[in-house]
Amino acid sequence: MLEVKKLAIADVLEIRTRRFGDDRGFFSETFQRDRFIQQGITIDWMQDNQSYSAEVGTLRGLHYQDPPFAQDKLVRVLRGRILDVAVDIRNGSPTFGQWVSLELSAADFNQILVPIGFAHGFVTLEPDTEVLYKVSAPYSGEHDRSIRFDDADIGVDWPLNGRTPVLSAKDTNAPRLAEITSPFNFESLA
Ligand SMILES: Cc1cn([C@H]2C[C@H](O)[C@@H](COP(=O)(O)OP(=O)(O)O[C@H]3O[C@H](C)C(=O)[C@H](O)[C@H]3O)O2)c(=O)[nH]c1=O
Repeated sequence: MLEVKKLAIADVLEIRTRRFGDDRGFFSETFQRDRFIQQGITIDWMQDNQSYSAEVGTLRGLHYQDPPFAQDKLVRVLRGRILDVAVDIRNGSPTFGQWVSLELSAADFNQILVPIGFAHGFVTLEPDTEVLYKVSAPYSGEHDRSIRFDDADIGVDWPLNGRTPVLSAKDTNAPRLAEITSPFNFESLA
């Protein structure tokens, strides 16, 4: 069983897989290629990433990679809870510069699919949060791009609750959306 739900920006999806619970705990096929293909998700996933964030309010993003290393992402939380955010940066998109978010948690056992053409980030809502995600292209430092998490033109409502986010130097110094030229075109990605 694979449950797929479109979010407010329809190309971003929430995905749930079936959990088989018993008195030991549970089992789930968290990714099953043919089941994804049956739902029209024919992305060729080629790398798994895992990140651990110790503190609440650790914010990673907003990131994307330039073509030819642009990445689709399939994100889930192994332990803890995050607010995951996708920002539409497809030139010509009716929702260009708009964002959509989804809370992901180990407890809720949900996933988000963030397609190529979106900048991606998340903030942790619990300590010791571990995020596991599939990507459809390898990492390329030379093609790795960032946009300020707090870009007022995007206006992401990060649930920081007054906390100063824990950021990498890269994210602290990221440019605003208006300062970058997105390599993604809505028409060619649709
Ligand atoms: C992403 C990545 C990083 N690295 C190396 C490069 C750095 O030496 C170190 C930390 O990288 P970075 O600070 O970019 O990690 P995050 O801030 O978690 O970046 C990720 O955060 C947001 C949520 C994303 O969507 C991307 O997957 C990714 O950009 O790992 C690799 O070797 N391979 C990789 O695929």
